[in-house]
Amino acid sequence: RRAPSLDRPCTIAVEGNIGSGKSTFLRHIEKLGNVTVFSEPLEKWRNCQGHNLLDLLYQDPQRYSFTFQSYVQLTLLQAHTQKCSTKFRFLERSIFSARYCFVEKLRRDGIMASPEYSVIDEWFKWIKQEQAVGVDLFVYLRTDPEVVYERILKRDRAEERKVPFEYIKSLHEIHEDWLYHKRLYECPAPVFTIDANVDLGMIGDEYGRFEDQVLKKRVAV
Ligand SMILES: Cc1cc2cn([C@H]3C[C@H](O)[C@@H](CO)O3)c(=O)nc2[nH]1
Repeated sequence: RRAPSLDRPCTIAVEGNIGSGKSTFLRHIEKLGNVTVFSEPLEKWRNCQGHNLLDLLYQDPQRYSFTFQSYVQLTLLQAHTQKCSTKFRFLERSIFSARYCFVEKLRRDGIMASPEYSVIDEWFKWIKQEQAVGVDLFVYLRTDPEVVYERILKRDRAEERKVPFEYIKSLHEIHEDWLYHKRLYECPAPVFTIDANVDLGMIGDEYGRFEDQVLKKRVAV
């Protein structure tokens, strides 16, 4: 376990399906103080020089998934490399889930064309090699597709109204393969899994387990 060193804060990436409770988890963590939280830059994705790329993605995935994922990769690179003065830094998702979960899914379904996939992958490989995008721990908010699908419908984000259950289910499988079964691509850091199926109001003691076993220990280290 790498202790937080001065050159880069201890970086914890919170991963999970759409609607798995990442923002709720991060709001809870933020209350602890002395941590920096980088939430998903949704507002950037909704307004890139006036274009709502998230809406375009769901309106016409074939045409815009490369555009969207290419901008996601830039905005996450910005988050990973942004200066921060606290010992701990939490990211909502990471450049790794961008490539290994979302881009993977779009490629598998033939939504992203092969030449586009290759260009994104070449960017990803260079960034991983040349930039300080290291993650020291993944927190995997593990859920069932049915549970998160209900939450997505309830949350009712305009752009996500047309997301089919099938999409959520296969994103779930990819997260499982990558972070739980560890049989899809490299998993570049240890994974702390939280059962995020529980009602988000009740998830407190799951967070408590995380704080005891991770945050306190790291402070000790
Ligand atoms: C890293 C990464 C995050 C991310 C989010 N999304 C979508 C899923 C949700 O509908 C919305 C906010 O997470 O953006 C995506 O399509 N590709 C992504 N890649």
